[in-house]
This record gives sequence, structure tokens and C-alpha cells, in this order.
Amino acid sequence: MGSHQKVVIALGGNALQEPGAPATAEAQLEVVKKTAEIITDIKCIFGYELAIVHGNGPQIGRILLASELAAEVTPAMPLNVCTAMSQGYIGYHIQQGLSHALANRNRPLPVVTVITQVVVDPADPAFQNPTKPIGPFYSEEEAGKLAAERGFVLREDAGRGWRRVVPSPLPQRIVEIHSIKELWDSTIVIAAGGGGIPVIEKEDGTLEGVPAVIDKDLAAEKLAEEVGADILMILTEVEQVALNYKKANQQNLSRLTAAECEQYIREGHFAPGSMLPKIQAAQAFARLHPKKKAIITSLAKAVEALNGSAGTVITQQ
Ligand SMILES: Nc1ncnc2c1ncn2[C@@H]1O[C@H](COP(=O)(O)OP(=O)(O)O)[C@@H](O)[C@H]1O
Ligand SMILES: NC(=O)OP(=O)(O)O
Repeated sequence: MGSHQKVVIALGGNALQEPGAPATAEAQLEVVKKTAEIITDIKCIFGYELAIVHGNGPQIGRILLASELAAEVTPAMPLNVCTAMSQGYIGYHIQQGLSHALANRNRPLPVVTVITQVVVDPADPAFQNPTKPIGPFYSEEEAGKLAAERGFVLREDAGRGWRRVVPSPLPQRIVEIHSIKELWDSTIVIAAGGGGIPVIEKEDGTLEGVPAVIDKDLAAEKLAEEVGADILMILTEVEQVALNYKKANQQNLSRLTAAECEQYIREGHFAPGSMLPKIQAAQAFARLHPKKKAIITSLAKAVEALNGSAGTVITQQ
């Protein structure tokens, strides 16, 4: 693998979909084209070697919904297959958008999606306690109806409405990591999309998909660890991590140490299923080495954050 600084970029929901806009393939491609311009800025300005991990919460929820509603005419697909489908079509859009943006700036580079499986522990307690929000947002009334009529498990998502939740076990091992490392020098790799397809390892060494959705920020951290990245960059809707988020005394943070992450997690500042896994991923990455840093910021502030003038930077000390 090369000698430039390495960055793993985790793309959140707003890098793929405009909030409130129709969830069509065409609308996603338009948003991805803008995201691709920002990733190209990062490549052209800093020269980093990079890999991309994307979320799939909204997309997998909709694929599952469509599949369940169509069950009368064609068998419904299990959740792990839905993740594979989301990796395929989101990866396709990023490949197209990013290849085009890079070529336009005279930096042509191959961009390839690796359908990625991630091993999880079948005994992970997450299987008994669904926390990962997927699909569209519902009002409290709609959520009550869906729970009663269709047996969905729904929870309130960080003050933004109600969403269906599914188990989200911790990522343990990226199955295709050797291929990702082989591709690294020549190619921008899109990997572990939607956190990776969750699989368990059976006694005979074979893999079997399980019904869950892995958190993409935690999977991105695993990938960043494996490729020896210098920076884990988590791009989301907010420019900075906050204490007392959405309260009158909200305090935005420019810097955080791993120990402060621990303290603020204990104090309950970060919502599970949204900011909490980002902080956990950032903290785990920062702990690896004093020179490594994690950055949490918005897509729009990504370049400024890499220059040190925006976002929240998480380091070991
Ligand atoms: N303490 C916090 N500081 C900042 N944002 C927070 C905090 N707690 C919860 N959030 C919410 O978490 C959201 C990011 O999570 P989410 O939307 O699930 O991520 P993604 O961008 O990966 O799709 C932010 O947009 C914000 O609404
Ligand atoms: N799999 C996953 O974490 O997706 P989101 O980031 O879209 O929630």
C-alpha cells in the first residue's frame, strides 16, 4: 500500500439523500454527484489516498418495505440480502459520480465497489435489543399503527420522528479486507457499505447472512484500522458534535480526547443509533495511536475540517 496519508471517509445519510426530497434513484444520483465533487476536492487539495464507506439506513428500510409489500407476488428478501442490494446500487451511483468528477479535474482514477461481508458474533446482545433506525420517519401515531398492524419495532430517532429499528451487532472482521488492501494503491475503493453484510462464521468455516444492519461508522473504523489510515472522517448533517444537543445550553465542540468521549458517553450526551456510534468509532480510532485523528463534521465543511478550521477533531490526548 502507498505512502501518502490515508483517509477513510464515512458518508452519512445526507451525502446520499436530500432531507424531505422524494427517495427516488434519480434524486439520490443528483445528491451523490454533489458529494462526489467534495470527495474530489479532498483528493485534489490534499492528495490523500482514500476509501469510502457509506450508510444505507434510509435505503435498506425502503428496500425491505418494498420487498415485504410485494411478498404476494414475489418472495420477500432477508435483511442481509437487502444490505447487499443497497451496497450495489449506492456503490454504482458513487462509482459513476466520483469517476466523472475526478476525470473532470484531470485526476482520473478507477473507483470500485467491493460487496463486503462483515463477521458478527451470533451471541451479540444486539440481536435481542434492536437499536438501528432504518427507512422513513413516521409520526408517533403512524408508528403506533405500524407496530399494532405489522408488528414493526419502532423508536424515536434523535428528536427527528419515529423509525423502524433492527438489531445492530458490532462488526468484528471484514471478510474481503485482503482484496480491499490489494486494490488500495490503484483504486478508490467503496467498501463495507451500510456497515457491511452481516454474516456469522459457522463451525465448518462457511459464512451465513443474518438479519441485522451493522453501523457504518463502526465498520468504517474497522476498515480504517485495517488499512492503517491516518484519519477517519465521519461526514454527517451537523458541523460539530455537541453537548446538550438541541437544548438551550447546547455547546458545540471543536476538540475531544478519547477520555472526554468516554465521560460524555456516560453522561448521555449522544443519541444511540445516531451520534453515539460515531463517537464510539472516533474514540476507538483515536485510541490506536497519538498521531491518528478522527473528524466528525458535515459534508459541506469537510475540506475546512481537514485544514483544522471546522468540525470536531477527536484525538488520543
Ligand atoms: N450530541 C450530538 N451532537 C450532534 N448531533 C447529534 C447529537 N446527538 C444526536 N445528534 C444527531 O445525530 C445526527 C447524526 O446521525 P445520523 O443522522 O444517524 O447519521 P448519518 O449522517 O450517518 O446518517 C445529527 O444530524 C444530529 O441530528
Ligand atoms: N448502516 C448504517 O449505519 O446506515 P446509516 O449510516 O444510514 O444509518
